[in-house]
Amino acid sequence: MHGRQGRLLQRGDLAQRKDGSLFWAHIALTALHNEAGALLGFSKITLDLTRHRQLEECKKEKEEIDFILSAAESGTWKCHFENDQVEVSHHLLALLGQKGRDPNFTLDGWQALVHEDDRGAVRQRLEQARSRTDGAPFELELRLLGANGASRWFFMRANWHFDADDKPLVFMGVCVDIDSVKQAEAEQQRLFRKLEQERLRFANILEQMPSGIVLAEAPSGKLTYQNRAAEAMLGRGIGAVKSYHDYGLYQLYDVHGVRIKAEDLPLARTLITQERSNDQELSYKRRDGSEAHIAVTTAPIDDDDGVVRVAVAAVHDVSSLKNGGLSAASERERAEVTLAAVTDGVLATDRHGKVTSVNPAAQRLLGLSEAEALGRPLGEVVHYAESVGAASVFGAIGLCLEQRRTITNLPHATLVGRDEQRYSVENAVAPVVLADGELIGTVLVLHDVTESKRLLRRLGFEASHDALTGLINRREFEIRLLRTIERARHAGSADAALLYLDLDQFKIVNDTCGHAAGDDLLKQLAQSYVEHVRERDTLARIGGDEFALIVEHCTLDEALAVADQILDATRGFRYNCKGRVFQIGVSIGLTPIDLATASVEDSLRRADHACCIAKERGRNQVYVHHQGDPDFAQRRSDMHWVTRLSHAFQHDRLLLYCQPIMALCDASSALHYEILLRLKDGRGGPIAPGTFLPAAERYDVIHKIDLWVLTKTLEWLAGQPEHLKELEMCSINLSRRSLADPGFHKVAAGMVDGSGVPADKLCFEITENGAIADMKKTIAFIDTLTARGCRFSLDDFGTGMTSFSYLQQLPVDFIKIDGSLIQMMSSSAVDYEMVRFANDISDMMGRKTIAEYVTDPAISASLTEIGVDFAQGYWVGKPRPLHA
Ligand SMILES: Nc1nc2c(ncn2[C@@H]2O[C@H](COP(=O)(O)OP(=O)(O)OP(=O)(O)O)[C@@H](O)[C@H]2O)c(=O)[nH]1
Repeated sequence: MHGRQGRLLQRGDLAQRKDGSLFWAHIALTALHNEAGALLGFSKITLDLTRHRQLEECKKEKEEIDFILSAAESGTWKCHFENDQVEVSHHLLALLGQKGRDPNFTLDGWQALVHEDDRGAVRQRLEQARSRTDGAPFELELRLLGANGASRWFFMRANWHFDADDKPLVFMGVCVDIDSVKQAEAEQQRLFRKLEQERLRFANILEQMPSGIVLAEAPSGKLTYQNRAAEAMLGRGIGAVKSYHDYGLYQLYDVHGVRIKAEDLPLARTLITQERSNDQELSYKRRDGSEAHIAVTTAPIDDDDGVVRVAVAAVHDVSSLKNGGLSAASERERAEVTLAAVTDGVLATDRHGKVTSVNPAAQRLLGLSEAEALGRPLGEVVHYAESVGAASVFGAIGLCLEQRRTITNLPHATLVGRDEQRYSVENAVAPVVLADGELIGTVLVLHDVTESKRLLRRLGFEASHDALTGLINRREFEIRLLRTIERARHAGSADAALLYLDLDQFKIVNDTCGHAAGDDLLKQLAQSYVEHVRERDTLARIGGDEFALIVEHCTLDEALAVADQILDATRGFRYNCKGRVFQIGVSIGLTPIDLATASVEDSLRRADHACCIAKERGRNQVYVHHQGDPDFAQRRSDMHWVTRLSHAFQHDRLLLYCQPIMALCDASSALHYEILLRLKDGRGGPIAPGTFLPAAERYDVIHKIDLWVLTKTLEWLAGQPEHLKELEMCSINLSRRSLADPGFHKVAAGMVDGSGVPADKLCFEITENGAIADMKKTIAFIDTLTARGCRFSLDDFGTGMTSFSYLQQLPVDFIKIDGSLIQMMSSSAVDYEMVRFANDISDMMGRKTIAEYVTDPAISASLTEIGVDFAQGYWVGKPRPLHA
């Protein structure tokens, strides 16, 4: 058939089978023609395309899945546990950069693709899957290693797949590349950490800030943060502040002291109006009650969207500034008050030397008001008498400006005020430099020393003069005496003399009329002396009633004449007081000042000694000291001993010795001794009393010695009870001064009474001379102590012819025959007879006798022969220390 065919219809569609089921069919209907073109019929071909269609859809689906997996950067893998093989999709290989690699791995090989840190977890999950097919899918984030060894993060999800019969088919999973997510996450973490660090840093900064920072939520006003400074300043936590209505919890006041309402506080205003506030000063009371000042600045903080969610308040403590301001003002005020009060004149100038201020003291000194001085050059305002003074002060100001230094060591100058009044001033200049170093001028200080100079002069006078008489005093006198002595040492210079004047019986005036009268007398007498003294001579009052005079350029006779004049002037002087007229005398010691004069002390001592000799010789006379003067030597020697004795008392250098007294006719050997005094000497042995007692007698030290001996002896005896039992008698010497002193009688009696030593063991030795000096008092003393049991011995008996007559009157128990008779009795018949006579007389009068100076047995034998009762002397026993 060569006919023509024409395709009429061709389509793919769902068709129904005879059994009713549907299938994908391809139906092709073709018209059949003959050669002439006539239609012969139709041909219909139906093809079942279901399988084909399914395959197509499967392919499409796979393509889609591939697309999705690729788009999702994922890949798959399948694990065949039966042979431990893993099949990896090419997508996954591509993601791992291993495109083209064999997708079949052993299980271990597959696990080797896992990052070693994640390998354990994968292995564990796979083992779980191997053992259980009913488990939940495993999901894991893990790192898979790429070709270059670099890892990428994947999300792995895997589970069993089952066939239609629910039989486990394959364990398969999908790996989604989450590396970028992970990196983003890590970056986010990093950023978050950074942010956190920033936040912490910021919080730290806020905490460290000295200003307070307070944050509030908007619009409520709830406080969400305050730093330490804010808490310290405001004194409370923020927990209770839930809205700005609670701001009233802070008791804040405005500058006028009016309490501010919660809504009107700066932070509340900002929250309400969303406007920034400028510094607003507030005050509040601290817990301790003190007032604090704060400056508050607030601002709203809006987010990116322009909505205000937070408001911040910055709080500054301005208390110190405030107080500083106040104190600066008060400092200034204080400085002004001080300047007004200081006695120094203070002028300030600008840099050009124009006066900018003048304090009241300067106004007084200059004699002008501040208004008159302001703006004028300093040189027109301040005037000095001496051009030197002016030059030094104004020169110093120039220097001060130039070198910016204070200059104080300027010479004194005489300031002349407008009224011609003169002041002695000390000047000092100082630069005025501000804190920033700017020099703005100078200050001139005028220290008025007029009064102090006058005082200095007066003090100088007082230091050298006697306030009562106006004469020069001892200090000044000694200076002048030294000059005179030094002059006298130069060969050829004229001689001079020193007169030492001591008024006689001056005490009487004091005692009778009072000290003021005595003063008055001294003044008047000094005045009368001045009249008799040449101007060139130096008269001084050197003690209470003692004067001294240096007579210059004169011979000894001329000096003596001056002394006589003074003597006459004193004799002729009368002092009337309370109706009584006093006439006094003066004793004058005169000593020449010549080449031989050693020193001030030496010449004063000589003159003083000479004066004392004048007194001793009956007062109201002149005694001239001359070289080799025996009286003077004696006096000097006495003074030496007096000084040594006073030193001995102070330094415990007096010693008690005892010398035994032996009974001659009595065989008993009762203990009997005489207490003897010794002065400890640094070099030789102890010094016997004969050396120093005469001086002690002459200068009244003996009284003290007697008391010392009595005290020490009684103390010693009282401390030796055993010795006391054996003791028959202890003799103690008493001087005539003590005998004549009723005061001593009383003291001695009291001491004996209180000593604890039996009075009958004590015998007092009194000298014949002493006893007869004041018989009545001696007898009274003997009676007083005899009544207590004490005994008495009369020492040195037989030397004076009066002895026998007095012996009768003196109620003594023993007679001590003078040693000079005893010593000679062996060789001199007269002395022997004298001793015998003394012994007989004593015997007749019922007195026992003691012979002293018994130095050998012959004397002792003679004494025994005569009938003397006791013997004392080296033959009997030498003196030895009492304490030994
Ligand atoms: N009124 C008065 N008396 C003074 C002053 N200074 C010392 N005296 C007294 O002067 C006396 C000086 O003593 P003495 O020199 O021993 O007294 P005196 O009566 O002069 O005795 P003789 O010198 O031994 O003649 C003492 O009584 C002092 O109290 C004084 O400034 N004014």
